[in-house]
Amino acid sequence: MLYTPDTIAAIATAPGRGGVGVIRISGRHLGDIADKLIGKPLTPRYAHFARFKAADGSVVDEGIALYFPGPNSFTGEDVIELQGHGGPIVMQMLLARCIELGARFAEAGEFSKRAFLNDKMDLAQAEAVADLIDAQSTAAAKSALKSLDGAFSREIHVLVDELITLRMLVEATLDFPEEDIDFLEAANAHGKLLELQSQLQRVLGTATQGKLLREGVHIVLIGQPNVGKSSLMNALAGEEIAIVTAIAGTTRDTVRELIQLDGIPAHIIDTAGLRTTTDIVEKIGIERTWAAIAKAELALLLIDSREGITADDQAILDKLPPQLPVLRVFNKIDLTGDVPGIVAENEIHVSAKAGIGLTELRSKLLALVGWHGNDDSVFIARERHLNAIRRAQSHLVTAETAYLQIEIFAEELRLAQNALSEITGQFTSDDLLGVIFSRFCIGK
Ligand SMILES: Nc1nc2c(c(=O)[nH]1)N(C=O)[C@@H](CNc1ccc(C(=O)N[C@@H](CCC(=O)O)C(=O)O)cc1)CN2
Ligand SMILES: Nc1nc2c(ncn2[C@@H]2O[C@H](COP(=O)(O)OP(=O)(O)OP(=O)(O)O)[C@@H](O)[C@H]2O)c(=O)[nH]1
Repeated sequence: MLYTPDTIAAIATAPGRGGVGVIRISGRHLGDIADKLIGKPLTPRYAHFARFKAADGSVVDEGIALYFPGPNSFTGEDVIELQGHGGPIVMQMLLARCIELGARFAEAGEFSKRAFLNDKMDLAQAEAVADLIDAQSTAAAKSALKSLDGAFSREIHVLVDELITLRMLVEATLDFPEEDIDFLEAANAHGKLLELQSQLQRVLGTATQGKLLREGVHIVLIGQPNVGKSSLMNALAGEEIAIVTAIAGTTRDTVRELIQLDGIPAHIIDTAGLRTTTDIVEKIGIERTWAAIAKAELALLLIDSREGITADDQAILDKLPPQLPVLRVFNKIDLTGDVPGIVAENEIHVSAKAGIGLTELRSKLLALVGWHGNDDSVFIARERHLNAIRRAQSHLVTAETAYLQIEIFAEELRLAQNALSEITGQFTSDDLLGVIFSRFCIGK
């Protein structure tokens, strides 16, 4: 084992009151702690009813104790779990007793980090544990489970193996420079490179879907006062979140709501209507609207169907960031009798109040954010993973252009392999590991 750790302990269950609370302890030799805490040796993987003892022999709590000797445990080290009564004070007392017996407070993500360092799981799997806990929809949880089960890692392993095969071929030719090109041609190195590129593209596609499931999208509702932004927000959310009145300028601050679109967490942001105003509160609201626009991945510009796109709407459109996709939503068609649904590439007719055209709107939103539908094959992924795949892709592009300069070709293949290996953590710096695990919760 590369890693010689001290003993760590943490409350593994959520803070607050619960029927049962769990404390997890992980380290190398937990026999001593078990003796002092429970007063008897623990049979591996056996549920013991036990009284957890304080130093003076009094009882801190009673509960169930489990012992998983390393390496057959979650962390790969010896693990003891204490299942006590799930009150915050009892849990704190029990944890304090573990600390008194020589454990220290675990840092965020430290159990998972140890599982990674002890080869119980790779980095993508450890991240999937955190993503499973943080999942905001059933679809996100299911795809986190896929990654946890190794679906993503296996894809990466296949690609890395193929890269290694290609590298061996290319590096072999470095030893026989006279025959190099012919040799590579005969071995179809170029064809293999193209094949790798198309596989990378496919994995990037799936990972992009996984990132959408994990991180969701930010959709901002903008437009003139009184066009129905708050009504649309409420209609999408299925409840009255934002205040709706006939008074222009009702929404003065940004209002956020998390809704599900086919399992994609969508943060819908209702904003103050954009107009010139002297009202100081409304002015601040409008500034916040622009700040929300800057962070959004998609904007819905609401328009009153009776008026169509006005000069004021055009002025808003002109000020939007050029790369931001904008869907023009013509609202209040119950008053005009316009046909509901998509009318042009970036235009849709709805009535927020009457609930017309909303199904079409939801599908359109999903298409605009790049969601291809949940076919159960999507594994959870993060920006870190997409970034690694893109870097691997760009090394393969350089490799392809440098095909006849074999040293460069070989080097680019090596760099592509390293980039992919960052995903599973076979090639990852300690700093990066620190950043990744520190974002986990305590006790995980
Ligand atoms: N009580 C408890 N429940 C829990 C966890 C835990 O740590 N403790 N988990 C924490 O996330 C999750 C389950 N994950 C786990 C993963 C591996 C092992 C484990 O003991 N693995 C051994 C033995 C495997 C086997 O018997 O097949 C090993 O990998 O060698 C335990 C829990 C969810 N439920
Ligand atoms: N007939 C009809 N009325 C609507 C529709 N959508 C919204 N309204 C009405 O239009 C008025 C303004 O709606 P809001 O949702 O508050 O509009 P807003 O754009 O959020 O307004 P501000 O808060 O001023 O920015 C309310 O009286 C709504 O009931 C619709 O589809 N049809």
